[in-house]
Amino acid sequence: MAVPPGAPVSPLFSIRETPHAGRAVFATTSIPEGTLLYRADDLTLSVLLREYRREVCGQCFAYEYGRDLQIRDKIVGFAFCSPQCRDMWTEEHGPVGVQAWAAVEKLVKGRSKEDSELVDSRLPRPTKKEIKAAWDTVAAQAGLIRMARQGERDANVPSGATSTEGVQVTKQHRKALQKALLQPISPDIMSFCVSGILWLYQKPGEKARLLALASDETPYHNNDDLQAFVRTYLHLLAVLPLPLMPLVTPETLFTLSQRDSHNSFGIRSLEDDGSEFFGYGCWPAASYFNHSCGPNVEKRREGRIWEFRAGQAIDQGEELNITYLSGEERKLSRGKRMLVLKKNWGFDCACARCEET
Ligand SMILES: C[S@@+](CC[C@H](N)C(=O)[O-])C[C@H]1O[C@@H](n2cnc3c(N)ncnc32)[C@H](O)[C@@H]1O
Repeated sequence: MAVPPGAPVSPLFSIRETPHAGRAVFATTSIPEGTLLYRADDLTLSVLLREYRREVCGQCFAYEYGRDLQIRDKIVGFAFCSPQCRDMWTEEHGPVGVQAWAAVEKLVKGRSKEDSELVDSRLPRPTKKEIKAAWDTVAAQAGLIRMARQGERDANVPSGATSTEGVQVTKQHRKALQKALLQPISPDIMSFCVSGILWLYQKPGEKARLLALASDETPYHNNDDLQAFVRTYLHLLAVLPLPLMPLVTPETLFTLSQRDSHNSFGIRSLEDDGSEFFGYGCWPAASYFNHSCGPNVEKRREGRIWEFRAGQAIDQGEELNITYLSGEERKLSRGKRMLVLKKNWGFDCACARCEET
């Protein structure tokens, strides 16, 4: 098969279709234990959970056992482990990115944390039809907000009405915007959306890397999750800088969730078996390794890079697998592992270890 855009390329392995688990990575030669297989440095979107924002570096995800980091930028709401990381973050985000995070921080600050802490896995996932209906419900309000924002282009907004491309910006438009801002805020969902939108804005040519990834038709955990995304859409329409507006669409946000659902990696503490969960991110090149409950590849995060090494000697033709389970989850029984994988990743594990037992 042709190499999908963004897929890892190496003399040690190639990507092939499998009968039941989509595409996977296969050794093209025998590989000694410990061999470095790949380094994925192509972080696209990432979320640093709000509760860790003071302790984890916004650029390299460094963590000092819960101590607050020295360098805090209260305007954008991130902390950094060094001036270099802060400068790199600022450069990578550019003026529009900095403006976007500042707008979000201003909105979130002072509001209570409204992200739901626990996802009740017994609640059903919204169907494709329900997802479409939820986005359709806010289409009219979104149109009004968009128009209100267009009016901002006119520097001298008179108190009555502003003309934007032949349409009058009225009280009704501004009211729609104010109403959206009063809705409950989900800071972590907002971070997810902003991070994805900024990545698409800064690297439009790389969208294909994201689109090539395995996609989830029903990516929302439950109806509350879906509603939080829909509200976040309106919040972002109301506050993001104008150059980003063309990317603030239900299509963009849905595409980001679809790819995130089956591909994001947790960003965890590097010591203590990764017990602290700081957030998550999507590295397309890292997303072609399938899961096994008895993996032959070990993955390790070094800053913003994922390293993959052969955890044992691997024969030519063998599938290269990592584990999608966290430290504690790996010790579970087959049945419980199956449930975790189904709940978090949506698949029935077909790995050799599960098939054997
Ligand atoms: C990160 S992607 C891995 C690459 C993917 N197979 C593809 O074609 O893009 C994760 C998805 O691969 C599939 N997958 C990975 N490991 C699997 C396994 N052990 N059993 C069944 N499906 C698996 C599931 O559909 C899962 O949501």
